[in-house]
Amino acid sequence: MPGLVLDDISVSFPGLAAPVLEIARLAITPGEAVAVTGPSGSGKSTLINVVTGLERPNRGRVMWAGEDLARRSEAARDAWRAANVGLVMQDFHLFPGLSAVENVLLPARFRRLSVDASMKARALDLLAHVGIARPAQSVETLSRGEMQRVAVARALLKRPGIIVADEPTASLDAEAGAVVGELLTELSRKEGATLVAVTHDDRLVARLDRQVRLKAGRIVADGPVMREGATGEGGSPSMAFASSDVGSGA
Ligand SMILES: Nc1ncnc2c1ncn2[C@@H]1O[C@H](COP(=O)(O)OP(=O)(O)OP(=O)(O)O)[C@@H](O)[C@H]1O
Repeated sequence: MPGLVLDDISVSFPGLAAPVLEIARLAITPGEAVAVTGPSGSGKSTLINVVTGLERPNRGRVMWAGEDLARRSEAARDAWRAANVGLVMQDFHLFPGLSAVENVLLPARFRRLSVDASMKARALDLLAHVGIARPAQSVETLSRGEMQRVAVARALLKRPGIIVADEPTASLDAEAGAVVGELLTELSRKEGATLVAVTHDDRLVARLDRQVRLKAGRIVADGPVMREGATGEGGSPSMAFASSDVGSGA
């Protein structure tokens, strides 16, 4: 479970007057579960792209366990991501025509062509854990909540040290979203993975350790999520929201 330090990060795109992401410093400790929140266009996906190595910042360091991801080539970042990051996306990214268990095993097949019996057993264990009773069922016949549970199992297959989730509950109804949020956080903790989740879902935020809020590409609030009252019916989670890390840091 690696920790992350972002140091003096800036991401700009041609034609835009201001950088879409500017972070002086953000440190995430190994095993921490962090919610990234903020309005549309505030830079959440850009941040996720930077921390997973999909995007290289124009400036700054992306230190995972002391190694700067931003210095690596695209191929090296892709290899690092495949080995270290489990991804859960809003729209599942499952392959229709394949069963639930084949979808869980697919990234492993992409990487090494053959899948051994222990990996198959782990895939089936994970599917059982997330409540998929029929692992041979075609994914396109699953409910949306079940689809996302398959995606959670897939993200965990290789025991990644880092789980990154981009709006994992946004396309689910409240009940399915609650189940997925619980499984995602519980399994990440159980496996000892560091979890970074972009979300607008208060109930998911309430399950995490810390909330980092972005606005116009900058961190405007960063603090622990208070567990007390977080599971109350109908209410928003209560949060201790320190305004640390605020400012340009220039
Ligand atoms: N490749 C790109 N080229 C130009 N502008 C981009 C590019 N990618 C992102 N942007 C801009 O960067 C800003 C931040 O985008 P980003 O997708 O990170 O925001 P977000 O907080 O994830 O938004 P949402 O919640 O709507 O998904 C937006 O103004 C967006 O238009």
